[in-house]
Amino acid sequence: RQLFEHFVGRFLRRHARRLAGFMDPYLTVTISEHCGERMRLGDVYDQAKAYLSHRCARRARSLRAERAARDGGGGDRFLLTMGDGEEVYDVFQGAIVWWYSVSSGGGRRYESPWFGGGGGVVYDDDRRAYRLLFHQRHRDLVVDSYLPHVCREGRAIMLRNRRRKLFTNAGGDRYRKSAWSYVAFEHPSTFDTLAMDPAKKRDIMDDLDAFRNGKDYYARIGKAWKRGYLLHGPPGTGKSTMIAAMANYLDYDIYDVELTSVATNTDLRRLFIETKGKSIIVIEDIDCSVDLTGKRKKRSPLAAGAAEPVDTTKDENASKVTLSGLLNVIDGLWSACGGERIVVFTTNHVDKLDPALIRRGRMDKHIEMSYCCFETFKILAKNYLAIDAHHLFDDVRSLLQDAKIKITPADVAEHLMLKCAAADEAACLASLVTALEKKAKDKEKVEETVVDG
Ligand SMILES: Nc1ncnc2c1ncn2[C@@H]1O[C@H](COP(=O)(O)OP(=O)(O)OP(=O)(O)O)[C@@H](O)[C@H]1O
Ligand SMILES: [Mg+2]
Repeated sequence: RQLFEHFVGRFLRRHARRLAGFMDPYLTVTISEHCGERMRLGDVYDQAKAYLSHRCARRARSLRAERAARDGGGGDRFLLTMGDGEEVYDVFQGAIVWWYSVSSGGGRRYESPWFGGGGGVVYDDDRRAYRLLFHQRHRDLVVDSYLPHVCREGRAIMLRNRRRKLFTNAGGDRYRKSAWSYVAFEHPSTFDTLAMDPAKKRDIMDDLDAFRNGKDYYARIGKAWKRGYLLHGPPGTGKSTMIAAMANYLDYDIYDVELTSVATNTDLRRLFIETKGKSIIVIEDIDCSVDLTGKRKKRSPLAAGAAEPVDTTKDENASKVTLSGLLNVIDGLWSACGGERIVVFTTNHVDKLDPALIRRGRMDKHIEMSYCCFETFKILAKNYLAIDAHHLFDDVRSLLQDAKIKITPADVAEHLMLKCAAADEAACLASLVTALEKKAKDKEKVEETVVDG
């Protein structure tokens, strides 16, 4: 009886499925929230979710509310998506398809320790999925056209709604799944508020536009879609401010790489692989991060002729990232992963850098951020005091242009800031002129000493 049940049961099940195929001509495709392959399908789930919330959520009766990403988590706008068990239909090129929101309902909860994940927020570990149902005669249409259309539209909606992020690799530990953690990127700097020579600024903006729109061009010339910028100049001349302005202009995320927290070249490669497209990867103060002088290995103390053996134990936690490791990730075979990325290095001492690091192709555009000129001052005056002209402008012009006094935009900005309610533009400008005159006197004194000497 057991054998009979086994064989007959199997026979019936197999044929019942076939029979159902004849009688039920509908097919389903499931898109899960989580999947094994490094979350690749997870991207499709997010895109489908964005698409459905935009196109079909109005037809659903039960909805899930999420904080709209643009509002930075603190706003009062909501994004409504389909609730569990909900069903909506969509029409594509005359074909009707149905979407179902399903949940495995495991309901496991855990605390997220990473601030990137929400800082101690309790997460619900339900497995969610969207199930797409369609008639089998639309199979080719759905697979070849409809699903790519959903992904494309979803991606565009996500880009429009996304909250930009500032990622950091610092302060992590080895239990973390991702090498990066993030906070919302909210720097207000723009190219309008950035004070620099207008022609130079226009040139940079054109360069960024050409990069952003250059996907086909880069493919045609056989180059990875990435571009390197080297920002160099004295402290307080606006290098970090420029990076924020670039990110705001392009609507990109920022990955701020803290090289001293990267243990090895392999970790550095992993960091770069985990960055996404439409992002700016920044390494600030590249000359002082780690020893990138070009020596791959330190000479042994004995070979160097040292009398005393050097204690190397204290160096154990130091970063072992080498110049060649860095060169490989920014311009090697791995650099093409992800696409549409800008790499920015900043330094106060461009002459200290290895020429291999900053050659064209790695750092394609070198931008010098310099001391304040009169044009720069006028932009700062417009930003800080909302004025285009003032009788003290002539004094500032003669000190900056004729006497060639060096002052950083950061110092000028400090003088122009209204620090109390009683302060007005005349007081700010007078304070700046006094500071410039003092610098002029100091400069004269130094020149006299040199002549006397
Ligand atoms: N070109 C500029 N335009 C507008 N504001 C500027 C500019 N340069 C400096 N500032 C102001 O000065 C402050 C310091 O500038 P920033 O941090 O960009 O300098 P930096 O060049 O990155 O300096 P460091 O080399 O020390 O990192 C900023 O907060 C900004 O308000
Ligand atoms: Mg800086």
